Amino acid sequence: MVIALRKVLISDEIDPKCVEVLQANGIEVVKNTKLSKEELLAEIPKYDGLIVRSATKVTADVIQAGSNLKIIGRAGTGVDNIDCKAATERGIIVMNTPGGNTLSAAEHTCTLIISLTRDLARAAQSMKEGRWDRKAFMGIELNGKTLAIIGLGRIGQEVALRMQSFGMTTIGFDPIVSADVAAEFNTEWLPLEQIWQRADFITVHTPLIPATTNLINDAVFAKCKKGVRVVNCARGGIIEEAALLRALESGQCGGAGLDVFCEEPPKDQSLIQHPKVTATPHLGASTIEAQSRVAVEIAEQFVDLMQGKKLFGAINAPALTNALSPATQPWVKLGESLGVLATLLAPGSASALQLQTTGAELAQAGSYLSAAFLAGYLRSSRAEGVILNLVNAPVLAKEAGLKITTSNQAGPSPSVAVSVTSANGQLQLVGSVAAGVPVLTGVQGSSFAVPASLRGPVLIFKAAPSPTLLPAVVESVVKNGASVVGLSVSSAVNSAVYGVVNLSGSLGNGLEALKNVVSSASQASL
Ligand SMILES: NC(=O)c1ccc[n+]([C@@H]2O[C@H](COP(=O)([O-])OP(=O)(O)OC[C@H]3O[C@@H](n4cnc5c(N)ncnc54)[C@H](O)[C@@H]3O)[C@@H](O)[C@H]2O)c1
Ligand SMILES: O=C(O)[C@H](O)COP(=O)(O)O
Repeated sequence: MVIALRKVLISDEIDPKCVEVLQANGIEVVKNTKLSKEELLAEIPKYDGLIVRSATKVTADVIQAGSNLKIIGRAGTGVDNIDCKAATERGIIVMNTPGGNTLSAAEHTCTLIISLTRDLARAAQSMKEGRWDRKAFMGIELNGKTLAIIGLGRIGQEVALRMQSFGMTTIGFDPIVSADVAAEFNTEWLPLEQIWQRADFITVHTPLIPATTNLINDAVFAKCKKGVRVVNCARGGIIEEAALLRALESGQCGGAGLDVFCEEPPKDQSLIQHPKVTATPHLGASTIEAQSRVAVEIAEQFVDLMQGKKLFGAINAPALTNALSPATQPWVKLGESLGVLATLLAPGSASALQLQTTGAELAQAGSYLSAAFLAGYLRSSRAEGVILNLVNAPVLAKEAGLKITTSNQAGPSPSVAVSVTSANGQLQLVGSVAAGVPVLTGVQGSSFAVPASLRGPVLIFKAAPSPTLLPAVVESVVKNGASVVGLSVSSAVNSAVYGVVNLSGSLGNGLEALKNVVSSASQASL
């Protein structure tokens, strides 16, 4: 899958280094951070790539309108402003810059935790208003307090390490990070139910997904120590805003540091105006260092992908990870061609699909070869305007109820065998790559002495072996205005041979005429 990126739109405020890196690599860049939704919909068809932060909402209609879009880049971490499902179904890669703003977000979280202990924002404001009110601002120490960290990923870990230097005990929960890993950064892993009653402070560092939406709600606040302080520097809605307001009003929550909101900018000011809330306008990643890093990283990730060097930061293209090098391209093409041939030779719905690679060279190729096979296999049934590729084929196959199993076996020369089981029986195809060209080496146990090139327009037929077969096929093809560029015939199996004719163009109606000399024939453009 070659990603040609000619023109990229940047629709959010991003460090100028992003533009510099893209332009230095021959990509035309338009930066326009003032587009309305309607303007974005009208503009987007002109672009191969889109780069955003959190302000642009890349909704399904934007993705649908982006008829040339191949990649959406998020200069930052959270991709909740991008409809990743819609992008995946359209075969569009979504990538972020994981880690580029981790330290800034962690530092901002620590700033909010610390500021809550001394009511820093209000104390500073009181001074600006000319007051000297020492009694109103009695604080607490962090030393000896327990910080609960929900989400022990990149930011959660950095927060733990920093807050331990204030003498805090860190406990936390994460469904993926194990207790052993948490212990490596001196954090006690606990199930959520055991966390709430131990925490003096709670900070959340998860993505906003169904499992984390309203994770901290009325029921959770009720289980916490009275006066627990909470920080949300992740995504609005992980701490339920209405429940937080109730807990602040009742005193169950002693203070909240909020950098993110369900609606940004928030129309409802009740939390922001609450005296126990310190709020910032989504500033976690807003440092010179973080912005410079994410801008350069997203641009370099685009360029690396375009140049076929590597794929980093993609969140929806697992099959692409090993498929970028020029050496793998003919194998990807082979997988796709085998998929197209499979639908021609075994039409109808398949109950099982298997793909087996042979040879150590292809040991890691199962995921991209199966995705490529599915892209070919689904080609005839795709919706109008959808181009199948390694990003969307596995997802669309799953949605269609198609499962493919992959395996690898030892063998001296690399090859790919696919088998399609359907109500009509089983079809087996074997292919390989010769001199950089995908070739068919066998069908149904027969083999081609001269492997058949799978490139361009091809005719594939099945016939009873006979000395007059090939002249009759060639005559029929030529009579119908096409010329024969190559011809390979397999050994006989069960009284049948398979043939592949490489054509100079389409056979058109000639296919029907050919069926007088063979038992079945189909054509495809590979
Ligand atoms: N305020 C900002 O400006 C700012 C800046 C950067 C990142 N963020 C946000 O911070 C969050 C964390 O970023 P990160 O880089 O640490 O991500 P990360 O992927 O490294 O870590 C997230 C962790 O959350 C865990 N998780 C998922 N579901 C969970 C659940 N139900 N309960 C507990 N943990 C769960 C994951 O297993 C993962 O370890 C993201 O939402 C990101 O968008 C905000
Ligand atoms: O997820 C992120 O990276 C942060 O929320 C930063 O968002 P921003 O790029 O809009 O500042």
